[in-house]
Amino acid sequence: MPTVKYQKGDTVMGRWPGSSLYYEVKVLGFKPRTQLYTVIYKDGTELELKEQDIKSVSGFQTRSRSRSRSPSRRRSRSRSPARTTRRSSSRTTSAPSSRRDSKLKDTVEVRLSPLVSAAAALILSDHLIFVVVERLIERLKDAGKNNGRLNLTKLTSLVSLLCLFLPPGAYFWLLFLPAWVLFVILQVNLKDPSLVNAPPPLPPLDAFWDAQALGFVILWILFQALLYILPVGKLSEGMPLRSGERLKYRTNGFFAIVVSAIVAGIAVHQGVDLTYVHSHFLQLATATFIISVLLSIYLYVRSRYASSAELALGGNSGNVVYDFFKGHELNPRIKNFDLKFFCEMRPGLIGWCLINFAMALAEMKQQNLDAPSYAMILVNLFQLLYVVDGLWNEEAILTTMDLMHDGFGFMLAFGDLVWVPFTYTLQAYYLVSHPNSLSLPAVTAIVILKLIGFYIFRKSNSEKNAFRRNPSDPKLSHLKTIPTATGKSLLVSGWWGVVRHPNYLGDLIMALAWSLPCGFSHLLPWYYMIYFIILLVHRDSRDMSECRRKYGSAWDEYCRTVRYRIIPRVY
Ligand SMILES: NC(=O)C1=CN([C@@H]2O[C@H](COP(=O)(O)OP(=O)(O)OC[C@H]3O[C@@H](n4cnc5c(N)ncnc54)[C@H](OP(=O)(O)O)[C@@H]3O)[C@@H](O)[C@H]2O)C=CC1
Ligand SMILES: CC(C)=CCC[C@@H](C)[C@H]1CC=C2C3=C(CC[C@@]21C)[C@@]1(C)CC[C@H](O)C(C)(C)[C@@H]1CC3
Repeated sequence: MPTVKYQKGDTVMGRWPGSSLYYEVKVLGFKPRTQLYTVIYKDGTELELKEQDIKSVSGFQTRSRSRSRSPSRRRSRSRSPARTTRRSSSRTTSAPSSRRDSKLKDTVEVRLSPLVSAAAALILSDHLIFVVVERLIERLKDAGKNNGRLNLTKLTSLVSLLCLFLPPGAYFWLLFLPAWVLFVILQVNLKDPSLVNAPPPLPPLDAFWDAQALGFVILWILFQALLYILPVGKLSEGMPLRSGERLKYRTNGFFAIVVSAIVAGIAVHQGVDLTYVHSHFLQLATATFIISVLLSIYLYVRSRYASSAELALGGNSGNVVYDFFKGHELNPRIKNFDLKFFCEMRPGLIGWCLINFAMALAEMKQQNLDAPSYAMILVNLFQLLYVVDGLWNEEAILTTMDLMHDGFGFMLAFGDLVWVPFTYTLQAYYLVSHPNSLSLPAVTAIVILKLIGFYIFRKSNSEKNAFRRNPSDPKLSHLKTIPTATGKSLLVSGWWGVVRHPNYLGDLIMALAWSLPCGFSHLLPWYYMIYFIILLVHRDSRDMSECRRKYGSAWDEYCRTVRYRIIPRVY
């Protein structure tokens, strides 16, 4: 038998695949056939490593100190295993501590899967190309180290240069997302709109611009900001940050929508013509887009001056475009004014309802109706319920991925301010000029579907939120849980025992109920449903990787117990 350097039970330093980071691992065994060691990280993650990726604990520190000063080495030193281990003993036992590491882990998984799924992952995962290039650079460095024949500096520069011409997903999304909004806005005005049609001819440039529209958008955002800062409503605590600190948020969203509704009602009563929103939709969207870009630039610049404790784990690649897109600072605030929370919950979300209302008025005007159609009423009420519920339970947003983990950059700024109000309103916009009559039984069936979706969505979100806020809440004592090495537990019964994302299931059922009133003549009103499936499947896989990284074997156990992700027995 060939000599095996490390024995079962040995504690050694294992390299995290694709990176130059080493963590303390325990050897579980060696497979002579593949010449790989099976090791387990402190968070329970099991991996197979080559002998060259393992070092003894004693020899490790001397060698790591003599590392080169290249940026990647600098990065690896600042997050050295020693530091990670020290940090983990105080708070968590998780081994690889950064988001970047989880990206690397994803990359390894993608490499092992067939080409087709890699391509699908490429479309869905905006950071993938970036990570692949990073890995390639690491590989080339390793290759150079091993045979000494490659000129590493030249190769590294070559690949970095290639990176400029093979832009990461962020470049694509930066251009695609605004272009898509423009495409659907232009489509919805056509007599026969279609998602698969070639884009209609672009209107002249001056058709995009209207100073008054910009003025209205600015007024709207300022009005919402004013409502947000008023000392009305509860001050809620966010989840603990890495520093242990908990930020406070003014959760008065319900108050804000009620005041906004009263003001809109008074304005209409006073003769303000809200159908302006319908006739100037493109100009309003352009104005909001400009504001979202300016905001993103501000966010990017200020993130350069933020301390490392204030940064999100992603969005710090060093690539300006990628970081601008992903967002770097976790909770950018001006004094107590939380920009991410405000943008996610106020101008866009409440604006969505205002636009829907304006579309109902536009429908009555355009089709000479005394009251909006059933279809328009359903779309308005369903989406109003969704938004009002979100604002009523505003505190629950503090335990979602966006608030807890994601940096605030162009993706969310654009998503919150432009994407939500100008694409989530397409069903109402569509109905203005594409009437769809509904029978009473059809109305009843759609209402029942919406209520089922809403029930699943609300109950599951509230269950998780209550559990995360107080795991020993007596109302939840009947639920089964799995402890994890981080000290947090995972629910394995109740809603979170049915599928791994019951809240997504409820949300998808509701999305179906929003599209049905528009009928089947065109694909455009089904756009939200299609987009939402892609968004939630992507979010689910992002969350899976993140939770596997955080919870290790406990997460695997959860996945073994709860086998389906979103739809029981299907997916
Ligand atoms: N309309 C729209 O455009 C959109 C709506 N949404 C909706 O927003 C809501 C929030 O979604 P999102 O932020 O994506 O994700 P979730 O609210 O589902 O949050 C996921 C987190 O929940 C925790 N978790 C996962 N499984 C368990 C478990 N078994 N027990 C306890 N905690 C668990 C984990 O965080 P940890 O363990 O760290 O607490 C995980 O990271 C959803 O209802 C979604 O449908 C989302 C996106 C867009
Ligand atoms: C394509 C693109 C630009 C994506 C950005 C995604 C954002 C539009 C969404 C990410 C998570 C969101 C949530 C809501 C709105 C859409 C965004 C911002 C949400 C506020 C809608 C109302 C719900 O009740 C909610 C509070 C649960 C929800 C939270 C997540």
